[in-house]
Amino acid sequence: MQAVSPSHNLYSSSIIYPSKPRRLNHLTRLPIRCVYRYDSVQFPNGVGSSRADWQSSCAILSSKVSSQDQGSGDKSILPSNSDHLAAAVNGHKTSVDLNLVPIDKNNKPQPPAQKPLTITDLSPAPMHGSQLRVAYQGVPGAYSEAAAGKAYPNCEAIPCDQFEVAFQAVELWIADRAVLPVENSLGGSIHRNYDLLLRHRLHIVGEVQLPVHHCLLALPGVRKEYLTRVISHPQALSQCEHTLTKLGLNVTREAVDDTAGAAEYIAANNLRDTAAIASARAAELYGLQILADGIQDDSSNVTRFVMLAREPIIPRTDRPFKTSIVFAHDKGTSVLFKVLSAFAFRNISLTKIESRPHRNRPIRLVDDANVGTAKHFEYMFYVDFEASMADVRAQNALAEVQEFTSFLRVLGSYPMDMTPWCPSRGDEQSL
Ligand SMILES: O=C(O)C(=O)C[C@]1(C(=O)O)C=C[C@@H](O)C=C1
Repeated sequence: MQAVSPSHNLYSSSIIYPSKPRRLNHLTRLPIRCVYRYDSVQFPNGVGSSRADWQSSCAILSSKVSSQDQGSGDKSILPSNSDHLAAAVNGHKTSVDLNLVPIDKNNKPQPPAQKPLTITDLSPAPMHGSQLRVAYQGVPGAYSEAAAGKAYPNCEAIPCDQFEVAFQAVELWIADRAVLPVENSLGGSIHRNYDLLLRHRLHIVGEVQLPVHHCLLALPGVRKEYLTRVISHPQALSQCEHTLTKLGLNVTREAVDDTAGAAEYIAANNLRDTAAIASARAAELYGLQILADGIQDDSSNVTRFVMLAREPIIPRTDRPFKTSIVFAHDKGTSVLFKVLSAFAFRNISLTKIESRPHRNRPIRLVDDANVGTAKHFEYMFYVDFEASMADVRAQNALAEVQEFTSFLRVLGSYPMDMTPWCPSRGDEQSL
């Protein structure tokens, strides 16, 4: 990979790195310094208070992520506590039996030692000095990194190679927050993250909307005519689809994990026939030139990210809040109208509705002796609505929704991003 000087580029961002950030992946062993740092952390349920517990929790990052059932049949409408933290990730227990009861020398179980609360037990995250550690998917220069900086100025951004690793980094206390894209104004929903929100027990504690301004990047000296391939994150490729065609490039399009990773790959492999779609900051970081600027199909291209934490925030009514829920019903889409009317009757606006396959029970068979068997697809429905869980209207609406559903979970109630509209840099397109 082409050498990149860490000093020439990092100052432009409000994100502070301790040194060149190391990307977390499933094979990542926790650096020793982190093991020491967490030695004193008390996990809920007394879990992970020893180094051995912590290391075994971290070892989960070394195992391949395995998929797990959607939902747990949880019918609670209040955000649940993260009492499973470190005890299990994706339902898989750590190698330590965390339910072990101490046994005395006469073989009698001992009651767990009561430890008085200290002031540090009461202080909120972060637990790592003053700097908040924020996990994101991608490498430095990715839009997710910029979103982390917008959500938490001066945070320490932690790159992760997959969305799921960012979830796990928070669950395992490696990070305090994760910032993940959920939808883009051109490309639509990032379905993977909807599925992961359900599979994991993190809480949505905020949202940020980031104007996304794409550039076409190549090695210095490369001209558009030399290009045979354009690589980027699938969302970025789809956001630039028409513009790429208009540019008249005779190229194949290939998907990679993230936009900045595409730029890094070109630099690392000295690829003179390949361009990346990524940010201007990625060009700077990986020593690429900008062949075309503002190549997104719509200049007001925006991606919405959510911030995730182990604990929910306390909902308020003194500023605009949004609440995100997910629900399902045995009778599938037939209850959808009733559920949505619970909001309509209370004048609560919905800002987003998304459906995903119900992985536990993807098909419902309905037999009709005369005609045959209908096969209905089953869904999980995700709804965002404009009200705080502290608002009685929202509480009543959810009480009603609960009657119509077999599964309901509040993913979070959080302040809406109300930052003034700031279109993507240079609405003018310099193609
Ligand atoms: O690849 C990146 O830079 C990302 O941060 C990911 C991502 C996405 O998943 O949608 C984020 C914002 C842009 O919409 C394009 C890509």
